[in-house]
Amino acid sequence: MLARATARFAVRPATASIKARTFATASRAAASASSRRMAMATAGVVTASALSYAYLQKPIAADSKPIAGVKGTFSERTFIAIKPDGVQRGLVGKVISRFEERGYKLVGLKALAPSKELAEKHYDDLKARPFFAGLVNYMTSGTPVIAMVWEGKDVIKQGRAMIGATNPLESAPGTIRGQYCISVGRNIIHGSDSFESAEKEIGLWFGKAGELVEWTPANVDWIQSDN
Ligand SMILES: Nc1ncnc2c1ncn2[C@@H]1O[C@H](COP(=O)(O)OP(=O)(O)OP(=O)(O)O)[C@@H](O)[C@H]1O
Repeated sequence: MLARATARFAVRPATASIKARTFATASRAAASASSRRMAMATAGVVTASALSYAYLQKPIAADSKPIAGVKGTFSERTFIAIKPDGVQRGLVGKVISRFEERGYKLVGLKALAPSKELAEKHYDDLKARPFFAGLVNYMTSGTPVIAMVWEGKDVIKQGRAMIGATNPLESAPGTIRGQYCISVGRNIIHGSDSFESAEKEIGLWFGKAGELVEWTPANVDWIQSDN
């Protein structure tokens, strides 16, 4: 895609000079001025494009950074998973939009049908609860889970607030669970509840090197600033 875009910009000066020649009969001086203006405009387009592509051309594996970023900074990260019921109900795009529109940055994303071992490790702290076996069955139904890592200021706490209470009937209207579900056993989404949980869960679901990507959104200055 980048190659095609570059080619498109490369032919613009030629197109500009053909257009300038077409209008030269009216006034050679006017055509020359017009040609100069078009050349300048073309140079502007190429420069602007080169600037925005600079963000896209340098993906950096984010593994050198602490896995959950640095707590309390713009690099803080959380683990968010759309559970199988959220996937079956076609709510993936809506959930992703909420985080994107809030200004958070997606640095990891994959669909996977988790193994029993992964689901049990993820919910390890609940293994004594009566609903544990049902919870693991639900998570390992074969329908994928959409596993994500989101990054940004206070993303762990804000992510939980956006998700709403564990029991959707107690979730505030407008939260994800408050808007899309009515049952604690089918509450469509998970979010890390602390920095320590984020570290554990990102490591569990995105533990292989190169699975997270560090990148800079082109609109970063319009989203992040303490002025
Ligand atoms: N009483 C219950 N009956 C059935 N399932 C439950 C019950 N309580 C919790 N669960 C399931 O176990 C998951 C984990 O429970 P937990 O208490 O850790 O809540 P949570 O942190 O809000 O949820 P999650 O960890 O999925 O984000 C819940 O999201 C829900 O799917």
